[in-house]
This record gives sequence, C-alpha cells and structure tokens, in this order.
Amino acid sequence: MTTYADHRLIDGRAVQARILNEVRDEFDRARESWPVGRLVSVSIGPSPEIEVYVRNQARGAERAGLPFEQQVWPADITQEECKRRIAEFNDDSDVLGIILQRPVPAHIHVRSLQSAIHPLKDVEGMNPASIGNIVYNDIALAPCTAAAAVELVRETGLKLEGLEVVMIGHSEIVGKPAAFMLMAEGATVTVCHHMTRSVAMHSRRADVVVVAVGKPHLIGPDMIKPGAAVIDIGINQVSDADGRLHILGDVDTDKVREVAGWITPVPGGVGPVTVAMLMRNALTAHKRQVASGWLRQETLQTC
Ligand SMILES: NC(=O)C1=CN([C@@H]2O[C@H](COP(=O)(O)OP(=O)(O)OC[C@H]3O[C@@H](n4cnc5c(N)ncnc54)[C@H](OP(=O)(O)O)[C@@H]3O)[C@@H](O)[C@H]2O)C=CC1
Ligand SMILES: Nc1nc(=O)c2c([nH]1)NC[C@@H]1CN(c3ccc(C(=O)N[C@@H](CCC(=O)O)C(=O)O)cc3)C=[N+]21
Repeated sequence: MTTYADHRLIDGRAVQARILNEVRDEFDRARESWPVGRLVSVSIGPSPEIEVYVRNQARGAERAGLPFEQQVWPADITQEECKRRIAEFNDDSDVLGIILQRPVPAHIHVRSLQSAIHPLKDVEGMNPASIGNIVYNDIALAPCTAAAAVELVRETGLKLEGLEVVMIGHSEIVGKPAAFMLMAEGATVTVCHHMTRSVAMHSRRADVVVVAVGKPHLIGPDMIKPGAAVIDIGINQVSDADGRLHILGDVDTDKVREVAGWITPVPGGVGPVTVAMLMRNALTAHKRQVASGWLRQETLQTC
C-alpha cells in the first residue's frame, strides 16, 4: 500500500486545550460584569458508559473555570418529576446550563425533556429550537459533537467552501446537524445512512469523510480517497482478549492513516473537542443570558 508523506493524526486533545484556554479567558473577563452560574449534568439511572464522558465534561469545566454539578436521578423517576426539576433549573439564575445525558431509561421521553430545557440554558444545543436554528445558519448553540466535527475539519486548514464532504450517519444529534453545519460553511454535503446502496462509492470521491455510525472498523482504506480528511466520531467500547475495555472509532485508523491526509484518532480526537465545544456553548449561553436581560433582575436584587 502507498504511504503518503502528508498523512497526519489531528490531535483533539491539543485542540481541546486551545479552546478551553480561550473560553476560560473569556469567562474571566465576563465575570467582571456579571456572575457566572454553574453547569448541571443530569444522568437518569446508573450508566457506566455515561460516567466516562461526564468525568471528561467535569474536567473540561474545571479547566474552563466553571463550576460543574453532577446529579444522578433515580432510574424510576417520572417524566413529570424530571420536567418539574428542569423547570426549577430554568428559573435558577445560578444555573448557567443544563446537560441531559443520554441514554435515558426507556420510560423517559428524552425529546420532551430536551424541549423543557430553556433555549438560553441549552448548552448542548439539543432543544428542538436550537437544532431548528441550524437550518437558518444560526450555529452558535449547535450540538457539541457536530460542532466538534466541523472544528476538526477547520483544523486541517482546508477551505470548507466548495469542499466535497460525505457524512456517514444521519442521527438527530450528530449526523444531521453536522451535515447542516457543513452546508452552512459552504461545503457540498452528501449524507449516507444504512439504506445507502454503496457508502464506499460516495466516500471514495470525498475531500472529507465524517463518520458517526457506531460500528468499529466500518470504514477501511479502500473507502477513502488518497489525501482526504477523515473525522471519526464513533466511540465503541470493545473488550480485548484479556477482557480489558478499549474504545475504538468507526474507522480502521491504522490502515486508513496510510491513505488519508488527515485523520482523527479515537481516543484523543473528536471526544475531547466535543467537551471543549460544550464549554464554548456555555460561554455563548452566558452571553445570551446577559444580552436578553435574563441575569439583570437577579443582580439588581442582590445589590
Ligand atoms: N465523540 C462524541 O462526542 C460522540 C460520539 N458518539 C458516537 O458516534 C456514533 C454514532 O452516534 P449516534 O449518531 O448517536 O448513533 P445512532 O445510532 O443514533 O445513529 C447511527 C447512524 O448510522 C447510520 N448507519 C447505521 N449503519 C450504517 C451503515 N452500515 N452505513 C452507513 N450508515 C449507517 C444509521 O442510519 P439509519 O438511521 O438509517 O439506520 C444512523 O443514522 C456512536 O459510536 C456514538 O458512540 C455519539 C455522540 C457523541
Ligand atoms: N446528552 C449527551 N451529551 C453528550 O455529549 C453525549 C451523550 N449524551 N451521549 C453519548 C455521547 C458520547 N459522548 C462523549 C463525549 C466525549 C468523550 C471523550 O472525551 N472521549 C475521550 C476519552 C474516552 C475515554 O477516556 O475512554 C476521547 O475520545 O479521547 C466520549 C464520549 C458524549 N455524548
């Protein structure tokens, strides 16, 4: 197989560090004018898979200088009680943003809860209003993972205008918003899903391939144009022969890196940048809360 001199891994941890430093500096400045509240993470029921990224979010918040509160609600909590608690957070000016961790138990209607989070506190960009705004090219509060994918394409230095991008996977929280955001940046976007006749036929002619499916090693080197950028969003837990758990992306990284111009590793690629985008969204949410007078009344009361 040909090895291309220009292949390189994109270091998501370095991108994360840069963004978190910027966000931290901005929060330091913002605090001189207005109090900055805390982020509240809500998990419903125990879930080991959620724990990893909640821990990463907590670390990211610390590095951005933001208080982070982790709540775990009982697995048998009712939908009504969840909504009541979310409404309390909406009204609490010390709560900057609400993160509703997925998955939730089967009896909980997650979309309905996401709608209950006030758009000004929707730091994950999951409220239907936030997702709808993406159609209008208003991408300031976009879903963090989709935003991370776009950020990592920018990191390659490729000009997004006119770029041929193939998005593999079209879920509501990742693939669809990522496709819209890339369109907003001027890319020509093809979206593939499980009914696409030949994903390889599309991906092979793309300048950038973004993958969010959830199947380890779905994307091999024969599916990538030499020199293309590959953004691997997949996070799949697999156990090795000794029973130890590892995470793998959707891309066969070792083989694809021989062909690709740029590739994001897993771990150390999209995951850390997703956490950074969450903190950037928190900053945007704070600014919007100030601009809309949301924090004014409370501050006057405490003066
Ligand atoms: N790094 C991060 O921050 C995050 C990572 N993830 C990871 O990203 C991956 C995807 O997550 P998510 O979008 O929530 O997953 P979903 O299961 O919601 O969506 C998967 C998508 O892949 C499509 N698909 C399934 N099989 C194929 C196939 N063979 N070829 C092409 N498309 C296919 C599905 O299409 P259809 O609907 O037509 O079946 C669907 O649109 C997971 O590994 C998840 O862990 C998710 C969120 C955040
Ligand atoms: N409401 C909600 N918001 C989410 O943001 C959300 C979600 N639900 N459900 C599941 C996915 C998954 N996800 C990850 C984010 C970061 C890492 C991450 O930081 N990963 C590191 C380290 C992984 C490790 O330490 O094992 C890495 O890839 O390098 C992983 C996974 C967020 N998700």
